[in-house]
Amino acid sequence: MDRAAAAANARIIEYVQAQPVLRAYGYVGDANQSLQKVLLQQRHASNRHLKSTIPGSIIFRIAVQLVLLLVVIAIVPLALGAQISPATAIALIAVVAQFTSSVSTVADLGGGIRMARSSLRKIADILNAKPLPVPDKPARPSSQYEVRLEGASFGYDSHSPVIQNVSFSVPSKTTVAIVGPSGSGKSTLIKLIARFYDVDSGRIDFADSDIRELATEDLMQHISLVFQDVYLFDDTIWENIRIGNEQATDEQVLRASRIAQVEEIIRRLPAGWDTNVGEGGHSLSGGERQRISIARAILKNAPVILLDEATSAIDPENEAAFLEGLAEVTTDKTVLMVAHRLSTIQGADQIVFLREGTVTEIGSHDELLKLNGDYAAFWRERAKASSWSIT
Ligand SMILES: Nc1ncnc2c1ncn2[C@@H]1O[C@H](COP(=O)(O)OP(=O)(O)OP(=O)(O)O)[C@@H](O)[C@H]1O
Repeated sequence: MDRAAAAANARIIEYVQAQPVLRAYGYVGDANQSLQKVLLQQRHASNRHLKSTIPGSIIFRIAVQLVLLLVVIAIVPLALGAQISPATAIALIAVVAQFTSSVSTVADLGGGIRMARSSLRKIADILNAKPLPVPDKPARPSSQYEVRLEGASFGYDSHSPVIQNVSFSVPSKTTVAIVGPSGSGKSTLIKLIARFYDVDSGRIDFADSDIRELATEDLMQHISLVFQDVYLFDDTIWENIRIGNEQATDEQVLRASRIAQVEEIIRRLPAGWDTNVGEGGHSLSGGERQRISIARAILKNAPVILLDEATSAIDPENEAAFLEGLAEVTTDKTVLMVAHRLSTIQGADQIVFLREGTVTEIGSHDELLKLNGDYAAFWRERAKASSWSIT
């Protein structure tokens, strides 16, 4: 039972932490069956465990033992006074002992069930979680991979909107950089476009269809996501890259890895490609994990890239390699990126400045500098911090 619970817990934790990756690479719907199976197995194992082994309430046990003691105290004088025979006394004590033992078992079960109820409720919540609605007759994305937001608003809860009335578009094969202060909703915007959540009002169009009208598999097939917090599965580096495209040949995996500078990581590791990255990829640095994530995206070769650029995960000596891989993955693609590096921001076709979930400025780098508003102030501050000079 303990082994079953540990296995299920590990699966649940991995599944929850890996949600963005699973969605991004199309592991949705039926693909969750293995998790469902393991959850059901664990629920059955829990039930079996409750019925057989969990110890009951100590207080109740003491009370039951006291009752037995009182019965013995009452019966022994009767036997000594010859009011009942010793055989009868022993039989009575045996019957009462048997009875109290049964009562204890029932109490054990009740206590165990109470203890496990909250865990079982949590498992039931996961199993019963409502998926986002899917269309009966999904639309087909056009071959123009434009992303368009119209009056999009969203909040994680109904009281505090995080994205408010946002409208802009990312024309096919262009790059839009989203910039703004921390907490302004940049990552949330990326997640809304990947349909991790549905907007509360307004709409998001992807390749000429409302994303709610597209089949999730279809949407995800056309999007590559490169996350800030890259999650790797407890598997080898090779398999962690291959998840980008299960049909890819070994040659293609090697090519993607070369471009994303993963080969350099492999050379340093004694087990090479077979290195197990540990749960969540904890045995690799943040920069190494993000390079693996770029290799996945290159392998997937989707027409739309949503990129949440890492602020701190890449160390300076790896930055050039990261940018090279990034350039490869974004060429001729529709790109929407949360950008922090001044070079990537400046190179974008359009910059969207977000403040408290609202777009305050949209334009090219030069246009927004001329405007001398939010973006210009942001740029001056960042340029000063990184000792860049603005010309
Ligand atoms: N899963 C979530 N549940 C509830 N609130 C969330 C969740 N994710 C983000 N938020 C909140 O939504 C707001 C916007 O967060 P978001 O991560 O989109 O901002 P950001 O601009 O990307 O920030 P940063 O630059 O620091 O990464 C923040 O107030 C954040 O606390």
